[in-house]
Amino acid sequence: MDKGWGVVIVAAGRGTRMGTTESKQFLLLQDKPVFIHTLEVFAAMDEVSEMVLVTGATDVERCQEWVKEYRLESHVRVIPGGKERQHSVHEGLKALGTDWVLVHDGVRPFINREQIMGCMKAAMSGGAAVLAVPVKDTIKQVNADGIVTATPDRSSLWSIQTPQAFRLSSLILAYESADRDGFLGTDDAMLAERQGMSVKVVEGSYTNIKLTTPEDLEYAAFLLKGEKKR
Ligand SMILES: Nc1ccn([C@@H]2O[C@H](COP(=O)(O)OP(=O)(O)OP(=O)(O)O)[C@@H](O)[C@H]2O)c(=O)n1
Ligand SMILES: C[C@](O)(CO)[C@H](O)COP(=O)(O)O
Repeated sequence: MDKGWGVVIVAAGRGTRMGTTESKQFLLLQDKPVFIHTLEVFAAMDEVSEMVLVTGATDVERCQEWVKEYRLESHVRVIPGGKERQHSVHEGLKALGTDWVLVHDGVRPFINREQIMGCMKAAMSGGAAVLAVPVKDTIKQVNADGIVTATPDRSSLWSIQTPQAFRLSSLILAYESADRDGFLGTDDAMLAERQGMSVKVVEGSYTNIKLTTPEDLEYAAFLLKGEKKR
């Protein structure tokens, strides 16, 4: 029997680049914590059978409270994460019992059902998929002295987002291998790629931003206002 889709939402970071006292995943957007906006999108999907929220060890309790407050407790389990994003994702993967998994940043609240479905479908036909958008700027490689060393062809460059979708057993093997080799990646697909897996890029949306630095909060407030009007 197909055990369906599980989701790992990672929200165990400190948000150093955001620079706020409160971690960015707990900041309020229209009176609701950022990570709750994110959880609600996945919780509304019948295709999702399990969901794990990975947060800081000292934040587990208050996240459970929030999850209850927003009536998500039948959808979400809250577990503690690790030092780096990769460690947090790994904890989430181990907690799932599904055939497939979507990994998503808790601080990407503007994801929507259509994009998630696109990613799931591509993974089911090819094994692994990530959402992404073509880069708009010219990208340059620059050395330690601030001198340009290369200008890669922009037509092949994509800015990678989440969700990222995989067969759960394959991604767990990739995570175990990275662990053994002491390899630390900046996304989940990197770990799959080093196992030789083919990862399909699915075009997403420029509004699926990751809240990273303070100006992202202003843009997020602007985007939310637009959503309410629709
Ligand atoms: N040990 C960590 C580090 C990051 N994350 C999560 O991974 C996502 C993307 O990471 P990033 O934007 O880098 O978040 P932070 O690590 O919190 O930010 P910073 O690098 O600025 O400290 C976030 O949802 C973050 O909470 C996590 O679950 N566990
Ligand atoms: C996974 C990710 O969202 C892809 O853009 C990203 O790598 C998360 O963390 P980062 O620290 O901003 O690289």
